[in-house]
Amino acid sequence: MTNDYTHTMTNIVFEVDGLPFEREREREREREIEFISWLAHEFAAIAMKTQSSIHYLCKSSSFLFSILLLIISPISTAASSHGLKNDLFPEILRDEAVARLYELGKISDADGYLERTFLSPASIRAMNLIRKWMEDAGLTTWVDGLGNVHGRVEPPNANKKALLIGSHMDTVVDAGMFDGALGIISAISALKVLNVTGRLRHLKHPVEVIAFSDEEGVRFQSTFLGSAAIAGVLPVSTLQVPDKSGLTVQNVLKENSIDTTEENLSLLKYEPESVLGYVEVHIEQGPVLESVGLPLAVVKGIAGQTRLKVTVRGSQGHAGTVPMSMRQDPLVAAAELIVSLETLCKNPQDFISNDGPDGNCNAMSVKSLSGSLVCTVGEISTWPSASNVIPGQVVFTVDIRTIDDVGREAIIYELSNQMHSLCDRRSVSCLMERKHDANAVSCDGGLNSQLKTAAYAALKRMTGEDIGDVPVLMSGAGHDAMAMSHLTKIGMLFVRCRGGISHSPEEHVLEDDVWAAGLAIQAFLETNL
Ligand SMILES: NC(=O)NC(NC(N)=O)C(=O)[O-]
Ligand SMILES: [Mn+2]
Ligand SMILES: [Mn+2]
Repeated sequence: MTNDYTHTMTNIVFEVDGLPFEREREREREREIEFISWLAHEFAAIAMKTQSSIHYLCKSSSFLFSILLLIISPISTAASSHGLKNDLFPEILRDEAVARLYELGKISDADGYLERTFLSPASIRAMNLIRKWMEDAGLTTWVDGLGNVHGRVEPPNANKKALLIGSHMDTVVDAGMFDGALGIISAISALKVLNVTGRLRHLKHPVEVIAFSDEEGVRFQSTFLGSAAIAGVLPVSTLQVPDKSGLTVQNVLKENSIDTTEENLSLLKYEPESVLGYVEVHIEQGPVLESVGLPLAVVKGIAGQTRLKVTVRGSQGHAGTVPMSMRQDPLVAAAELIVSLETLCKNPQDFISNDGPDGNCNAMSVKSLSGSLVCTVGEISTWPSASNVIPGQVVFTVDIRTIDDVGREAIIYELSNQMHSLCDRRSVSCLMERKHDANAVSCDGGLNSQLKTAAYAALKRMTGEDIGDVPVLMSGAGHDAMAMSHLTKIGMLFVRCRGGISHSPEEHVLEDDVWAAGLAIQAFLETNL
């Protein structure tokens, strides 16, 4: 029985269920035993191999050797009775993967919180580390013209169509360490397991892990820079988009010895016939998996999104001498507009008619809007930003998401109408610019059923029992998979995260869920053997 949770789009924070965290403490105890047992096995192996030289070196070695075995054997018996599941590779898919998540999570441009934006100094350090991990897994690596890090295995006699697996290495500001990173690290770890077990070269298709350079769009506000370039849908004009310091995308690439131009940008595009499909592992960034007590889900589709930049200009003046009735205050106008945006997005049905003029919506769109529309003002800045000056200008961002693209356009149309009438009434000028648009996308049913089967298999191997379900969820968060859907079919695997919290240092994934994600990707890759 498959439960369909696609109606769920909101991030209600659920009380954290203590049970999984109890299991984490149990795992801590198990890991101690595993470590002692590993140590014991290592001692035993060394002792066996060097028994003769031990014998020679310290005459009474048999006495010493038997003391050693007396110490080792009960520990190793206890450990093996603990059912050490060596064929589940916890050392690689859990312990090393978790250690790498923490290591990468410390690479930041900021002191005290995690921030890693497009080709920043921290991003360069992260790129080098990810490349090292890819090579440790037996992959051939390179960095492309948009700063994406690639790791590829080209098995002999393999089919030409490659399976792409990826996620992003950039972060938001004050980010969690799992958003993006988990998808990169679990893919590398799964390939490392195939490598250490000698199966990497027997894959039927080439497999390429891609760590994308910019999914969050924090530095340039346009997102999916890396994945859109590979999918061949990055407008060349993006190279000239400036960041807050005035540096363009092209300048930043050039600063890092990457010479990407309008002329050679198209060389980054992959040909559809060279790609089998794209798969992404990502934290859910929502509360559903935790609320149903399951670690993994597949993704049915990803909500569409638009990012706007709104500039409101008024009459800058002295806070002490301009009468209230004579002010043209852009900050108060912006505040009223932001509250109107919230009212519109909480009750779209009150504003969007089924048969309106341009931007009209059918009843389906209005219904889907009410269930999935979310709007956010995440950034606001004023000029000159002094306490005794009536601002001259205010700039703020608007992030609008819904599963219905027609509905999203209708909301933008309504917001624009409201903005212009409000600004006329307040005698301020308003400008709305579109910085980013991505239509809603559906994941491929075939890829998703393979991911679902792999997730079942992984969880059954981990727990030894049939788990209840691998749910099907909609994603309110955007992903590089949206851009990659222009190139090939896409599939996504979601991993439970504590409280559904993301874009926050409180973001957390259980170690066993990291392990489950790696095992699921390994099982998925093994269908390609
Ligand atoms: N997985 C994400 O956090 N993606 C974020 N980035 C984009 N581009 O959607 C977002 O804001 O949802
Ligand atoms: Mn994110
Ligand atoms: Mn993400």
